[in-house]
Amino acid sequence: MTTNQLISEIRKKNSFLCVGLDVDLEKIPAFFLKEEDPIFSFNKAIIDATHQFAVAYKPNTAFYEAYGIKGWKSLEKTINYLNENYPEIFTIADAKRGDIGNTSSRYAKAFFEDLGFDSITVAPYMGKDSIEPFLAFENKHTILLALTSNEGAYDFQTKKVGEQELYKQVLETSKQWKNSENLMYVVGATKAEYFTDIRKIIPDSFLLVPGIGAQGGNLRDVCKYGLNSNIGLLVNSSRGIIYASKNDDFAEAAAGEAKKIQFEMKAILDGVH
Ligand SMILES: O=C(O)c1cc(=O)[nH]c(=O)n1[C@@H]1O[C@H](COP(=O)(O)O)[C@@H](O)[C@H]1O
Repeated sequence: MTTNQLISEIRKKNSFLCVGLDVDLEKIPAFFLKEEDPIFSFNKAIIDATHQFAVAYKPNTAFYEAYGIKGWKSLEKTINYLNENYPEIFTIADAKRGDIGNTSSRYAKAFFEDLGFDSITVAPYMGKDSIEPFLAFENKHTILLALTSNEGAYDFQTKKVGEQELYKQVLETSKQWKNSENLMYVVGATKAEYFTDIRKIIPDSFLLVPGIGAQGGNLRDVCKYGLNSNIGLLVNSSRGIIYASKNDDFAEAAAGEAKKIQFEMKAILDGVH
């Protein structure tokens, strides 16, 4: 998917919501456990119930890898279901990969070609040659961890190396990589006070913003400092949406939660534009 297609979908739906598909068999309604593929059946129900309020879905691969080959099959069925039924939806493989170039090119092939995701999250620690193999794919997007939502972000990311904080160096340096127009960045919703500085370095890039909902980040603060003229944000909630109810009404509850966020997003967009 091109960035322009993503922007036009955001404008059409008045939503920049990403639903995180972080499925845990201990948290989904018990009746799914009798099904042949409980994870896929749950995802299908969540996607069908929430798709009109969301522009992106983000399965975190950890939740699939945890169940071995069965989990990987559920992931494959989920991405195929999205691509076949909702091709306008932007898909994110939250895999946080990155390795020497030769290996990264295999990761890129696995997620972009074999599974057919629009994007993947990657870690910047190994530098340019570990990321450029992902960037080489046309109309695919590489989402670099910049300033993450967790406490550990303060261990390295906000520390100064020389004159500048490490996360700022990640932003500045990555802009010089080949095909850097295919980059997006992860910035945690719990770090809203950093968005102004981040936007000075990357005014036009899309930011994937996890951390609202279960982690306590605030949508309005994120938007106040993070929105740009193309909106430029994808705000993710996983547990807050998919586990809105543990009962038979789980899909309606998820839709209700997604709708609530989308409604707030529309109000924010109406106020800005
Ligand atoms: O890359 C991510 O998506 C990510 C980066 C980050 O800084 N913080 C973060 O929470 N995430 C992911 O975003 C999702 C957040 O889930 P909830 O806290 O349940 O909404 C999980 O899949 C995390 O792995």
